[in-house]
Amino acid sequence: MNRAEKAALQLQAVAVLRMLKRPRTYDELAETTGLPAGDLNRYVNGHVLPGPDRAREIVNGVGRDALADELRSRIAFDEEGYVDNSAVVFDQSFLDLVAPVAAESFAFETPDVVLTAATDGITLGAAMASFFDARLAYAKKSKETAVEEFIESRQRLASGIELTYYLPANAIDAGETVLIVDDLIRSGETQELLLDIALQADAEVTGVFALIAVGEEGLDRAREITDAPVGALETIE
Ligand SMILES: O=P(O)(O)OC[C@H]1O[C@H](OP(=O)(O)OP(=O)(O)O)[C@H](O)[C@@H]1O
Repeated sequence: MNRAEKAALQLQAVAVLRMLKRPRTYDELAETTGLPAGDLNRYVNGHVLPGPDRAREIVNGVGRDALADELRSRIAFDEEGYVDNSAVVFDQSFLDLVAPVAAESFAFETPDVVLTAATDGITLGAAMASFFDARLAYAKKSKETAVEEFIESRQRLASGIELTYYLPANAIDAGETVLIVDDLIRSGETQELLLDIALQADAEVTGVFALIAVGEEGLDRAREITDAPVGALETIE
């Protein structure tokens, strides 16, 4: 890790602690993190930064668990089992916290491009792209008017409906590395289409990440297509 990366990690740890502190006293935060309340007070108030090792433990350990809990508390299911995750995908600051935790937890390499699917994947994609200092590309279910060339991927879904995603052909160059992200994986059909788009672009997939997996089916489907790490912050049955 160079100095700038260390500093970024230390600031991420502080951001995680500030999120955790909001509903807690310092004693409660000490209990949650296992760190002394006095140190936590200094970190949260910005007087001292946690050392790089401690920062990594905060981001990887308590940070991941806390974000997964927070994620779960923010999503709602309707009576047919559909997920309302607006309280997550509309909150860019929350997603900005998820990005370093996801990168650390799944050891994703820094990609050239973060690829997602419109609409709900876009804010997570933006957070991940910003964290990695990578470009963001999102495939859409319709063609952009002024774009002439597209990579397109189509499949007939289990429901019988045909789904096509379009990506402007110049969004990914051959040989570039691509991290595929989305807010939700359920059947894995969307991930399969995104993986196909990356393949058609002659790109190398470095990972697949979702905030929420509903069951294991979608994750397993992605694992059949790529050897890169595939994971979700939270899996819900
Ligand atoms: O694993 P799957 O079964 O493919 O489901 C996951 C996809 O479903 C949702 O998008 P949706 O198609 O509802 O489009 P939206 O983002 O425009 O709402 C979600 O944002 C994922 O992209």
